[in-house]
Amino acid sequence: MLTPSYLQAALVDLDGTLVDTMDDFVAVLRCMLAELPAPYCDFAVERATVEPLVGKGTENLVKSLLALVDTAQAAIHSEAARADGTLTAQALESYYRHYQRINGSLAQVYPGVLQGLEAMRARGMRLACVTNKPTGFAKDLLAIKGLDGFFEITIGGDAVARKKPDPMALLMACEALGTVPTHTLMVGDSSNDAQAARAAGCPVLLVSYGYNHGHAITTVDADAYTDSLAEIPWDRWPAELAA
Ligand SMILES: O=C(O)COP(=O)(O)O
Ligand SMILES: [Mg+2]
Repeated sequence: MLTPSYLQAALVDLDGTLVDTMDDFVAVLRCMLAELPAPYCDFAVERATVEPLVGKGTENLVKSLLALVDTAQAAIHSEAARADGTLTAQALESYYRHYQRINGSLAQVYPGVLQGLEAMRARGMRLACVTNKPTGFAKDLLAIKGLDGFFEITIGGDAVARKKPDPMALLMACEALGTVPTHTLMVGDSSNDAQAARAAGCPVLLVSYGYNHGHAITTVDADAYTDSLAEIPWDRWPAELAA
């Protein structure tokens, strides 16, 4: 049986795991689209529009939304709009500018997060935040929400050559913490986190309340699932992980 003492550290994802940032994303993307020419400025963005697009970093989010507008246009007009490099660069500049301003103002720490982090700390686990969000925004958000004190290091999507689902950021965090991947738990909300953990050799726990590109979390291969970080099922880990 895997006992809590077996785990030396946890790498914790940010968006969809610690903080519900969806309303920040929606607000920022609305401001961004408003600054772009038609048809982009006329496109209505809702939570349901954005949820499947979050998790693979900022560039992917912005480009995916522009592509969504292009596809919607193609369905209406024979001559579809096409977001070119100039428009994408303009959109990204606008996105970063508005994110800096809005970051954290509409986001909410999920229930159970504080208790979960406190429990991990009480078990002597070292903690790192490993997110695809840009490092600066991630650090600011953790500080705004009073969570920064839990983490020894924060590694964002811009700190690595390849973001999650690549294992690079997780391996970098393990090295920084001085822990081995097999004794370092990845806690996340999406297939990116699970795939990165598997590739790094980390055990993985997934939360059910996050984004996961709009799919149910139990469709993703993981070692355990939980509805709350306050209820981490320490006693239900697969025995083979303790080998
Ligand atoms: O794509 C994002 O910015 C969110 O990334 P995260 O879920 O890895 O925190
Ligand atoms: Mg996430």
